[in-house]
Amino acid sequence: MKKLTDQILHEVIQPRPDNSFKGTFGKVTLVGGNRNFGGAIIMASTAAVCSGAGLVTTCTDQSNSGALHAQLPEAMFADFTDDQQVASLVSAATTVVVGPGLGDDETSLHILKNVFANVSPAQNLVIDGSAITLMAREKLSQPKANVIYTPHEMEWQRLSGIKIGDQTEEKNRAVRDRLDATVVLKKHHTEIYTATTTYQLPIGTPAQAVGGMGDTLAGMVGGFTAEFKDQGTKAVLAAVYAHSAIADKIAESQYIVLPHQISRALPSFMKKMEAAPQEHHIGFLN
Ligand SMILES: NC(=O)C1=CN([C@@H]2O[C@H](COP(=O)(O)OP(=O)(O)OC[C@H]3O[C@@H](n4cnc5c(N)ncnc54)[C@H](OP(=O)(O)O)[C@@H]3O)[C@@H](O)[C@H]2O)[C@@H](O)CC1
Ligand SMILES: Nc1ncnc2c1ncn2[C@@H]1O[C@H](COP(=O)(O)OP(=O)(O)O)[C@@H](O)[C@H]1O
Ligand SMILES: [Mg+2]
Repeated sequence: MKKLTDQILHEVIQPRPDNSFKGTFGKVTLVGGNRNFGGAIIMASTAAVCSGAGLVTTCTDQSNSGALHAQLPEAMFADFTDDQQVASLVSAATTVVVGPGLGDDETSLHILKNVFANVSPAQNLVIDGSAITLMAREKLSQPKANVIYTPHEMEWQRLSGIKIGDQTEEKNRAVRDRLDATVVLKKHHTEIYTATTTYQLPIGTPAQAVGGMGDTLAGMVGGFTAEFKDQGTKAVLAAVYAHSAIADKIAESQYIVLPHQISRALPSFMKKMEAAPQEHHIGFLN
């Protein structure tokens, strides 16, 4: 297993070109947050916005729209039961994030099927939380897209059929190969299975063991894969590394880390990590 280092941040987080606009940095559509789990999709959306995605739209239960706008005016809202609107927002996205707080009832399943029916192969699709549980329970086929799963160990057990105690690198990789997807297996020292390599995250803290921490990671993976779309899987690795690097820093002075604190720290953290700008050679001296 290859250990991730902070080098991945400097590789992926590039200075923004002067000649750019919000469209340059990708569109993220997030789908989730039923009446009970609105916080999950708001945390994921906050992470996507704070990662620097150009445009973020949140498809959620109508009852969450006021809280979403109050917390995060940068995000747009759509009702996740409006199939046509969700279909067009999914089709237009660089990255779709589905699952945080989606729930696992009939409505949740209907919404998930609508998302899967409208993604295309060139798009990134982050499948998290309830969407993983529903896929496993309902034996849904994985849609054709660049799929990134972000399961915790129980969600991975449901999806892969591998019991938590038996989740070895070899067994996990065999399932990854069958799925042909990137798998971010979240735990203390998260493992990331890409097409070619298994990475281990050597940082992170039990101060992160609070509800909403994974929802925040899903939103960051969404934001990074949209903003740094040319970097492919490296954008996923950078999001995973940044999430825990920020948490470690906050945990120096706090007993626990609140998920939204990671998101709020992202803009200044990313500024510190951005790669040095290319030197401009000025020709008038020679
Ligand atoms: N504020 C909000 O709106 C929030 C909304 N949320 C949303 O809730 C939805 C359900 O997600 P979920 O993760 O809470 O529940 P589920 O998938 O049933 O898994 C829990 C079961 O698995 C077991 N378990 C064993 N190992 C484990 C491990 N390593 N990591 C985690 N669990 C492990 C565990 O064992 P136990 O803790 O009981 O010992 C328990 O039996 C999802 O959409 C999510 O986005 C949450 O994000 C919270 C904040
Ligand atoms: N002991 C720990 N050490 C490091 N990271 C942890 C620890 N416990 C949990 N985490 C991190 O917290 C997140 C939990 O994800 P998840 O269980 O999906 O949370 P939620 O669904 O409540 O948002 C993952 O990123 C995981 O790696
Ligand atoms: Mg989760």
